[in-house]
Amino acid sequence: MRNRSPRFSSETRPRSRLVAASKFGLQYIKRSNPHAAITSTPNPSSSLLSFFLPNPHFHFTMPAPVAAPRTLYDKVWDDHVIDTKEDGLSLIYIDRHLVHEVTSPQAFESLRQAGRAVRRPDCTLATVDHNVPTSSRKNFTNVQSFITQPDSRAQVQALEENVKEFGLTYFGMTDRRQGIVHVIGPEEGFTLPGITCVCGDSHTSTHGAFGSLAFGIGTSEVEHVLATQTLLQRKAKNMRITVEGTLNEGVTSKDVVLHIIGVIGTAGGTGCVLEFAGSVIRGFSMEARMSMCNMSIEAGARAGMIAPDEITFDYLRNRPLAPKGEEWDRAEAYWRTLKSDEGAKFDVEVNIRAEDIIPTVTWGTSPQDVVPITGTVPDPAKISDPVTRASVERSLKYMGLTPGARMEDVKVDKIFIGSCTNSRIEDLRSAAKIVLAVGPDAKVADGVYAMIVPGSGLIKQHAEAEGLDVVFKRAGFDWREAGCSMCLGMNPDQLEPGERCASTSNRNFEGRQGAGGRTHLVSPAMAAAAAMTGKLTDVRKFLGAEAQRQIAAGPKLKLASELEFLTDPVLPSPAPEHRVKEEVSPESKPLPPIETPSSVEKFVIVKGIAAPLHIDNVDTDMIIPKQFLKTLKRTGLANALFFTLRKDPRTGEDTDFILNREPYTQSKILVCTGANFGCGSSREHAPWSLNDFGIRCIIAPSFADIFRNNTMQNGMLPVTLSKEECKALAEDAEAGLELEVDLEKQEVRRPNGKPAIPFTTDKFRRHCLLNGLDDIALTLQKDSSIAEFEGRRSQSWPWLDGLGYKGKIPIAPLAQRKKKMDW
Ligand SMILES: CC(C)[C@H](C(=O)O)[C@@H](O)C(=O)O
Ligand code: SF4
Repeated sequence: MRNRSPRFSSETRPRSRLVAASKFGLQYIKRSNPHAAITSTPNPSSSLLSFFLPNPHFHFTMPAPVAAPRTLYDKVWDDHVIDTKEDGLSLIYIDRHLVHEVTSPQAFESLRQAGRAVRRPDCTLATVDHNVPTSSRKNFTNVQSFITQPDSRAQVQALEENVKEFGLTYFGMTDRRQGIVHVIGPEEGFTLPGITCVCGDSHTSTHGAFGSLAFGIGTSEVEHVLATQTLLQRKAKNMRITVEGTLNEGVTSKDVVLHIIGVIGTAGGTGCVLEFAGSVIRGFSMEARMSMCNMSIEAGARAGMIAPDEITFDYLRNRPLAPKGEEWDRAEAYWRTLKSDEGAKFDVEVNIRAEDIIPTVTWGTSPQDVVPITGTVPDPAKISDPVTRASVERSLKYMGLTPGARMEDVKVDKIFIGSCTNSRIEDLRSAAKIVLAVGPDAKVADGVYAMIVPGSGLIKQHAEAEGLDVVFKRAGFDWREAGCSMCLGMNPDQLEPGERCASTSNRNFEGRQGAGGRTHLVSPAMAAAAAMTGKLTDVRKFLGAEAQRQIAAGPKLKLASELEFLTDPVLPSPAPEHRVKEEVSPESKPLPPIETPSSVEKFVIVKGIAAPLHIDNVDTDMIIPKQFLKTLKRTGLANALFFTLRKDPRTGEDTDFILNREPYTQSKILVCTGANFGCGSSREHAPWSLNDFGIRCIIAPSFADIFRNNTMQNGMLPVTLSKEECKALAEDAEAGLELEVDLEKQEVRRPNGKPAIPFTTDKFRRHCLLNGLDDIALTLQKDSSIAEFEGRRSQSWPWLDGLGYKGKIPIAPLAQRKKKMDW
């Protein structure tokens, strides 16, 4: 059992905690720290102007803009609403779609089966990142011979075939622009302020650094976006995190975001879009802002945003896919309006004092388990709550740490500098600076293996032009090719069981970097410091006058501009080879019935054995570890479910985990007493594996946003009940008694005549589940509204059409386009 409420050693506990519940159901916040005051204010309501479609279940209203003053999120949201259903569910337009090899194969396969095309290839960009080996590509001839792991190879090859078939722009392994999907989007200027941006990946939040609304989606939603360029979304709450003051020496944006997650917890932002504000954020570079927004997902938020400003515009100007000339001026004028208005209401406000932050490191297996580097490992004996205590004990056992030990005494085996959080040029410069500060003969500590994985091929070339690679290689670092690498180890870069790593990535979950591997999250400078000493180290030891002297005496590095490397001609998306079903335009033929049956299984009543689970923050890495993500199918994942809990890593034998015991091997329902179920990665493989095992309904006190969506896309029902109700149902489950979940009546019926427990579900989702309806079929009913929106969009924001290096892809006038959309 483990509990993931924020926990800290007495010395190191941030002086602010979340305690009270707001009327929005968020666990907030009364702080003892006067500098971390948190307020909770209601969102301004707005009236909806309705119009009705013939079908009673698909009522839409006109977009419902929030009355001024509005937040940045309100503005971007309002600008993308195509329609809003009367219960608040909106169809929003998606400007940018990034695609990678892990979460897209099943989506393309379904498009193929339905005979559907990709609606906006010009707004879609694909690359390979998770599976690619980071070994030298000097002798690369083709994927077939280069990627030796068959399932990794199959995913990369599947994407290569899909981009050809569907006519998508693709940065493959021979393209120097290939890299981590969240690095290449901004690098190319594909990511722009004011856009909506999605990807089948939870760290899509990164792109919010540009003032865009960017969030991760599951594979079913990837398919939805490919087919319709839209998503059905409910507006999230507004949460602002303001960081004011002066940062201490050695503190980077990574330390700031780790500190924030320590303060608000990994569920702190659930149901919210975060806006990062304050003088500290304003002073950050785009790279630093991206690291912050990247980890919004670790704070539980749907997205993180930062208002665009001169720093944003300077970063974007002259990027290959950014608007040029007059169009740039027009775009910039619009972008300048993208900031929260004076007096705009936030549902939740968090204030952080910059002076409270010192270089930060994680000690446990959740990103909220943070401690200043000067701190000690927490002592569970001092924790009164039994669940929290057990949880800390479990983490410490996994991490091999002794309570009270100084963080600075913790020895490391490996260093990983990379990932979509910290693999950009500035990150590499800051790590190199630490190496140089040690002196001309600096070497990685004995017995330590340190790897550097630039975020993209262009960053690698850029760093090489500045001489950073020489600094690293001379000190004994391994200088690799671009990819996700040991952030999650879907390629061969992994930790061995028991190995300890200082890592610049974003997740320290059990087994994340390799089964049994132990991860400490740190900034690039802290990772470099740990590489040089062989222990977690306070980076401030490598700053100061002596460090400056060493750096000045070291090799002269030249500062190069990214623009020198952004010179590849980008062509319009290639012509698709895909055969599309003959469809007739809505003008010439009445629409097919809205209630088009689909392959989604209906959910009406599910009765059966329920398995109890007493774990907080069940993450999707825990539900299904990375090695099972390399599939091209949605099925066959029953054995992968909770794999590391169900299998003994040494013997491979079944453990006594609940789902291995009778009668729970037959479970149809999972009752979790811990909050924030399904947090972390957007992998839809998590609900697929639950479904395959036979579990159709999960009951928990709260769910992570993406996971909740993903379950309902698969005909499964997430039921949110209070902790007490979950505990009561878990007791029934522990007694081996059956529960009955009735979606029609919205109640969970209990055995032995105990009163049923009522629950509520989103009206629209309930209707879809009861009838087995599929979102895409429903959205396609709105084709003419989507096309109209596209027409308005072309007029207002022409820079969003086309991939545009050599002039735009010609976008036909609306009437012709409708025809073209119907292929
Ligand atoms: C593979 C992908 C679904 C996943 C994510 O969503 O985050 C991965 O990038 C991760 O970091 O775990
Ligand atoms: S978090 Fe890691 S695995 Fe996920 S996209 Fe970023 S680099 Fe890749």
